[in-house]
Amino acid sequence: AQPSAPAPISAPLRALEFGQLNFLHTTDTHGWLAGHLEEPSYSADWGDYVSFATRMREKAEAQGQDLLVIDTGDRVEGNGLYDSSEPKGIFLSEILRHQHIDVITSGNHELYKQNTSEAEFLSTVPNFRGKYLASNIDISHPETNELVPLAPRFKKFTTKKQGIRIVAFGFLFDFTGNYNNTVVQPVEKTIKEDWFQEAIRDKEVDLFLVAGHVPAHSPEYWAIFEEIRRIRWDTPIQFFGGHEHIRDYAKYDSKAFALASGRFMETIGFTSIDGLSTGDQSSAASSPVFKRRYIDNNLYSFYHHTGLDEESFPTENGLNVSQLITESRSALRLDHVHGCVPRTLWTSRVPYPNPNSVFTWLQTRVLPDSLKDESRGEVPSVAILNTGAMRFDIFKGEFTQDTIWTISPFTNSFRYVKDVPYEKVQLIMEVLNKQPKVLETLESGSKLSPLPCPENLARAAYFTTEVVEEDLETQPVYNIAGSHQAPLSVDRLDEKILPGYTTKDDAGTDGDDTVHSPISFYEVPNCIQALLSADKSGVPETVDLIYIEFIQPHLAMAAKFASLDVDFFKDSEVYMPSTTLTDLLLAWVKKHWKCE
Ligand SMILES: O=c1ccn([C@@H]2O[C@H](COP(=O)(O)O)[C@@H](O)[C@H]2O)c(=O)[nH]1
Repeated sequence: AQPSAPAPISAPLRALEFGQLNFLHTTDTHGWLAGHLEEPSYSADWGDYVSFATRMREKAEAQGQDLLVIDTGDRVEGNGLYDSSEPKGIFLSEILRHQHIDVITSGNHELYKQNTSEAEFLSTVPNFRGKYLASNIDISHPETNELVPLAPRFKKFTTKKQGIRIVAFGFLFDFTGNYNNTVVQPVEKTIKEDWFQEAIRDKEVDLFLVAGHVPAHSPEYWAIFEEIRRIRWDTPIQFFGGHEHIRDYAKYDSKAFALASGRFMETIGFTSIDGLSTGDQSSAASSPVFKRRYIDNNLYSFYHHTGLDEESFPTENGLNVSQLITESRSALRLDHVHGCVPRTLWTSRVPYPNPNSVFTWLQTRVLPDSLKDESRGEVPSVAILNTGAMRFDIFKGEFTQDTIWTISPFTNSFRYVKDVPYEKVQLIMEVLNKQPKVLETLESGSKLSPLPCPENLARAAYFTTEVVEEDLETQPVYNIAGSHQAPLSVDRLDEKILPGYTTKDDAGTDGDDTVHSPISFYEVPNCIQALLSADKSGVPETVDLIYIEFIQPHLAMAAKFASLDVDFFKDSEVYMPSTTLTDLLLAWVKKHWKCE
């Protein structure tokens, strides 16, 4: 772990059940390879994970079993270790490559910008040659401009110990927000292509492995499942997914399951399968048995599951990677303090509006204090921001160079349209805050990206509907002061149960390795608005409508519903040139949250 990381807190743990074939899985790490430096539950770093994967492989192989390591994308954007360097990602790419990954795929974040996808093509794909799969992504070659596959479409391989024959694919969900140097072909179309049809007709296969940046429960995975089942009615299928930032497990049939392993290096997913046929030996079991666990990313869990300790657990490679992370953080000055946060602000752990909500803070303080374009003088305005623009909670204490990227990694700036009737703005807000279905599909047929953060959409079934009184005073219960002294060696069931993930999935409620008490999640709106007006006494007739540029296509659609005759693409102008939301936030923190 990183030198400043809090030690994990001992907790009751559920065991991992190994099988013939075992997997470790990460997804949506978004640059958090240093782990969480303020949360003991997730304080292990990528170096610890390198050691963990090695020790788990040694353990499996000593039992004659196999272990494979999977990553399903969105490795970039969301942490200083990625976003703070120039060019972005040069440190991260060097750290990432030290993990032995067997199958790796791209997420949507690898494709938002031209330089990100080109870095993927020129660095990550070669660093993981033979492992990186891109079943439905092409890229315009940076030198020849020719459209080529980002990586091989699929691969076939045989596991080392058991001789399990695997055909593996690497998909991305039907993403349409990519820059125009890449092409993401819809999954439903890709699976009709000859190469896919041939691959699933291969009779010498014991397992289909579908890795992808695709939600575990999704139409895309359902389509792949049905297509394979049309040809291979009982070959086991293991899916690995992501994108929704949640822990999830989906049962497609008794021989096909999908695991999603959360976000931001909070979770290492584990699955195992027993009862597979191996090579030409058919299995004695009538049906394979699939198991799953969501491991909290900390050393207490890692030691427990490997049966090792502080002395015997780390590998030389793992320690070197941790050291490389420390050096990279130091070169990027990620511990540099910009201000001191007076109290914790939450994205979804408190209801909105609330004094402890990030969105209330933005609405009442940051946007009114910061959005001012000198060229517009005292003209009243309304600013609209999508809640998905804020990615993480802000913990009480030091606000560092790392914090700014964890909360606001996107490089969007602001645009505005003059003289919009205030009542139309309110209608637009109503439309924007309706369920996503209203604004899902453009006339062109392409889909709009959701406005809230992905976990907010995916957790809809688990929202806390009645306000829990304690949440109004919520403090960061999992970064408890004094946790550094918590004993590591104890493993008793009467230990204090700490708040954390309590996942419900298709296999039940026993998936989390660590037994936690539940945390509340409250629904937040798709967008918030702030009225910026010198005259606080009444509502203005017309306003400048200022908005974060990410929501421009959504606004264009909403304007039609609100019968507002504005072409947002043609009639809008840049507001506060060269200023991003990240710049505004940082300037506000420096000015208002000075350390005593
Ligand atoms: O420029 C941007 C890009 C994305 N968002 C928000 O993020 C989600 C997508 O998040 P994933 O990590 O890919 O799941 C998108 O739906 C937006 O809510 C943004 O606000 N600005």
